[in-house]
Amino acid sequence: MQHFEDSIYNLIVETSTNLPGDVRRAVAKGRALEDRATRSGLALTTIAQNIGMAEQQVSPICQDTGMPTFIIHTPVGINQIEMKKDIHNAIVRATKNGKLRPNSVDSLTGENSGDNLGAGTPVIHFEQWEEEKIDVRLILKGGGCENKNIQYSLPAELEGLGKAGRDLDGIRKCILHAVYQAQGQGCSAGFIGVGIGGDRTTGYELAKKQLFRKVEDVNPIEDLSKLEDYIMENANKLGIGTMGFGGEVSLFGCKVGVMNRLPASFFVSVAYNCWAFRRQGVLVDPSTGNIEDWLYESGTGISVDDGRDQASETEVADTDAGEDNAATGSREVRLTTPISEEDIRSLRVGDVVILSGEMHTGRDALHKYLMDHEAPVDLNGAVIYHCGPVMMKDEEGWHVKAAGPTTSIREEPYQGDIIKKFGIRAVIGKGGMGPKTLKALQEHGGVYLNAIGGAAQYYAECIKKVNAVDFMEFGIPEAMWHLDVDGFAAIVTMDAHGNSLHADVEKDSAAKLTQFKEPVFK
Ligand SMILES: O=C(O)C[C@H](O)C(=O)O
Ligand code: SF4
Repeated sequence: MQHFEDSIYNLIVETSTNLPGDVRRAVAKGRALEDRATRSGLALTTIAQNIGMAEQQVSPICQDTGMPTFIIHTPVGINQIEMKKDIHNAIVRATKNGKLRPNSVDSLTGENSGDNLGAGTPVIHFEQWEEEKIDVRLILKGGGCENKNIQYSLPAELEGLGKAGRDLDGIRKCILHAVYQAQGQGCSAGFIGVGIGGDRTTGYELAKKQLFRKVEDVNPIEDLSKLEDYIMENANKLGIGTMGFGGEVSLFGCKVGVMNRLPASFFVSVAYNCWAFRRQGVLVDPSTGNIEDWLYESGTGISVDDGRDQASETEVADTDAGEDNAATGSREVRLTTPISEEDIRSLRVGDVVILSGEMHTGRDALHKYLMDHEAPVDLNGAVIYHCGPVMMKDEEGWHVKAAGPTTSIREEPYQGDIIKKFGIRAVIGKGGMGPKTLKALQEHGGVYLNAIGGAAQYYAECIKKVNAVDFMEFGIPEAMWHLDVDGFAAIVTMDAHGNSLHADVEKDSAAKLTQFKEPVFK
């Protein structure tokens, strides 16, 4: 299998950079349902643009290239140990070339292995089959959406939905609740895989396996096919919208699988995947290791456009160009760092801020550190970006390869204190933050800016220069990168006046969830 390593390398690159055809069509379908001038509509336009940029530049669609997970079927007699070595080599090469972010972190020491290898990374499931070819499937599922996976043990009492019993209707309630609880934090609109039955481990495995189904397939089990259709018809009524901005589209896909369970257990496991639904597969010739076929339709040539005419394109372009948006009542405000308290206090939820100047990345390790240490740079009036970029170094220095936001809520225990301690004026991330941060924004004079999750190429292009880096010992994603940006756009979703779009959308969707309380499948 001389060429197997190259084949796996090509599979990784394709998966990370080119969103498959069926996924693109689902995004396009969602776009068609959303008014373009709304926050969700504009976010979808950015997402569509990002998908095109990633393909063109052969760079990661999202900076979080996830936990590389392979499901492999081999003919009897193939040496799986050799295959594993080739996969590891391909992973290391893809990481070196900026197609994967170094994502394997020692859970006790926090050390990043730097090459995506380590205990439990990558995940490789082998199975034998009586076919002649090797079937290799790969999913790159990021950490933010992984955190929104959820497992229910039935019977249960579900918030807003009441009793969920051990039947199809109970399962229906779990799935709707799963979409609701994810809000925008897993970069909605998402795709969900559901596993009914099994134990806690195999239930989740089954849920993840559903993500390997094609978006447009039809479930062969009639009851489950009906359930999938029902969820697709109704989940959008929750009003969560793109990135949790509120809107018409909250779910792009739903696939449900079933397996037997123990008499005492009834698990419904839900794997939530963000819109950046990166999975591909190849059929490999076992004698040469060459790719014979791709298992999912390529995204190349498949438009993420919503089919609306050119005229409405121009309207959006005009909105982008800086006029105030009549549909959302928001303004567009250009700010340069460091930012004054007065400028920040003049912002309101819904305003679009276009930033220029220096910003500093900081995520989990940095926030913990800053609680009881000084910062290496002056953060007065500064902007902190919750971001773990993909970076590459050459003779000229560091280059940003992908740099979208990470889920901010993880910093909730620290953020308010850090804003006050260092005089920070704006925090950029995604998914919003909680009451502690909101209070600090109000007291100190700060805003939370929501960037579009997964739009890693779109934001990388706004970063003009890497000024410096601190804390490389935290690993590339966790280091504090000092970045010069120009035209970096994000939406104010929490302001200095106590307003939070996230709190509003969550409350509103909680109310909408109750409409699904009555039994549907009897
Ligand atoms: O780790 C990241 O960069 C992002 C993560 O996938 C997230 O969604 O929070
Ligand atoms: S940042 Fe968003 S798009 Fe990227 S992996 Fe996380 S959830 Fe997915």
